[in-house]
Amino acid sequence: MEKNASNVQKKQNNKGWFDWLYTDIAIDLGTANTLIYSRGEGIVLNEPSIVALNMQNEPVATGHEARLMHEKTHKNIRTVRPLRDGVIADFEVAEQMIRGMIDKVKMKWYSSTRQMVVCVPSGITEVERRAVRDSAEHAGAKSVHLVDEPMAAAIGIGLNVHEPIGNMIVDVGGGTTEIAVIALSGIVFAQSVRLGGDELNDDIINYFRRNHNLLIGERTAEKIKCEIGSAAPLDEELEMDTKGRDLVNGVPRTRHVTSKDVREAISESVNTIVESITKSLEQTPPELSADILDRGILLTGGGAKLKNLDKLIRETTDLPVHIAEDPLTAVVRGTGAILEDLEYYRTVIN
Ligand SMILES: Nc1ncnc2c1ncn2[C@@H]1O[C@H](COP(=O)(O)OP(=O)(O)OP(=O)(O)O)[C@@H](O)[C@H]1O
Repeated sequence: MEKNASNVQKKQNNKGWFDWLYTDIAIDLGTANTLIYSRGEGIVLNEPSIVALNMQNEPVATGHEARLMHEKTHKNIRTVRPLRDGVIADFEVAEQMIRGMIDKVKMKWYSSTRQMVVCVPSGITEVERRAVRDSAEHAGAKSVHLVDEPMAAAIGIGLNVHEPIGNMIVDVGGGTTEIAVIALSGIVFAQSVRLGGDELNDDIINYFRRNHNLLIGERTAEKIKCEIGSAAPLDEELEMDTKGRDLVNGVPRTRHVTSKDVREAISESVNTIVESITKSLEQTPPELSADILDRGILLTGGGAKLKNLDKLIRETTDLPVHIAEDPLTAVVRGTGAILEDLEYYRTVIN
């Protein structure tokens, strides 16, 4: 077990009065969700990565409140998701979002952010890294450290990343799927596929449009995916009713949908994720392959919750596949553990 898991608890109990003047935070700035870990506190925020702006482009809501407005706005308000495919697509709004989220978790009005650890997809360019760093600095951080998402996920699920043992992490997020083999505090091999849960939602929207002449929104697609979506056949198939707008006569309609329909809708994207994993296995050095054979593949990220995704990967690769405990928070827990002991983790941050 990673030594830091117990350290985090110990340090949480050791918060001195001086620390209240500052907020040191770790952020999992995700395409779908942003999570913040505060030093000595643990996870203090977990909200959708979305901002509602007025006509003057000033934020009127961030996170949960903005999500409630999404796809229900009028001409004076628009909602923006500033991240696409795991990277910042709209810098200005991203900064406003980070600032808004930090404001929500500040303990005291006068506290300022001293250290900030932010995780980023392993495949992003130097320019994209710079953009994240700049946004974090503009949002008030005095010192910014970046960590690759799969590394943070590995630490978050309690692996000792310093060991000379290979671990394969697959983090299926909203915008990206990160596949990485980690050993000796470094990423031996990484592939970042710009495809995640958002794409599956789009697949479901397109499926309804093509096959049922029904227009459904992003939130409805997400609900369908989470409730009855699956990567491989279920022991007991599921079904539900869904509402949308009939594309032929323009009126609201209810349609019945089964888990088999949804599986068909998302199958191409799911297969692309699984193929990327098999390709990554082919490129893993043999000694590390042996470790992966023993330890299996570790699934994290919200996409790991897609029913039977683990089963499909297991059947395709013939390897053990484990879903991390609470996969949606693995990355921020790891980023938080790094924040709690920057010295111990100095080799994994930059
Ligand atoms: N039960 C579920 N079944 C299927 N997908 C789910 C489930 N729960 C959450 N998800 C999906 O997980 C994704 C969000 O995961 P996560 O918060 O790890 O991503 P992120 O960190 O925001 O994205 P990225 O890492 O790509 O920037 C969303 O696409 C969401 O729809």
